[in-house]
Amino acid sequence: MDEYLGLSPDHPQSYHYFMHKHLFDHVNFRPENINILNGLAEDVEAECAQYEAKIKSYGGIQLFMGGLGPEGHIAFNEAGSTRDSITRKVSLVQSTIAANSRFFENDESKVPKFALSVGISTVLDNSAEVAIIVLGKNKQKALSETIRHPVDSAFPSTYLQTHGNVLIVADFEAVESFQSKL
Ligand SMILES: N[C@@H]1[C@@H](O)[C@H](O)[C@@H](COP(=O)(O)O)O[C@@H]1O
Repeated sequence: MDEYLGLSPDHPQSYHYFMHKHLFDHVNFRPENINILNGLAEDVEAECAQYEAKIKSYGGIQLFMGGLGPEGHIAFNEAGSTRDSITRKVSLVQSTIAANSRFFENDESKVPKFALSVGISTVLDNSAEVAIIVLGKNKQKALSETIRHPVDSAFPSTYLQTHGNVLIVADFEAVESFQSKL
């Protein structure tokens, strides 16, 4: 769904690397069927346009699977991402940089400040199903807002309320504070 801008595919914190290490290296997907945004693209706009077009050329995505950022981002759609946003270059907000610094030796200066990401429209308008995996106490507030907050670009994950087929997979820690009200 997204990739840090400026990280090579073999950088251990790139999403390329993550996906290969944890999934593609263990299954027999054909390489030509693996599509991840290129964080080293010279022409960023063309890279994003091609990615969006490729999704549409296949008639959409059967299953979008992602996580939830501390302030409600899905993929790297930070606060302010609009309903009609598509694959594009995005700036990461401070809370995302702080949260993701754990993967960069806890040094915020090493976290890329930009990324390429599918947009809200890319997810909502092109997927049969969306699955969001939410783990840990630090996601309690974000998960609660995702479900309860009125749909608002200030909290992009609230857009998921408008998709007809969303599955949220959460652990007890992520739902602890409000599970009795569900
Ligand atoms: N770009 C990713 C997001 O796509 C992901 O949703 C988020 C939460 O990930 P995790 O569930 O590992 O905390 O992390 C990053 O910011």
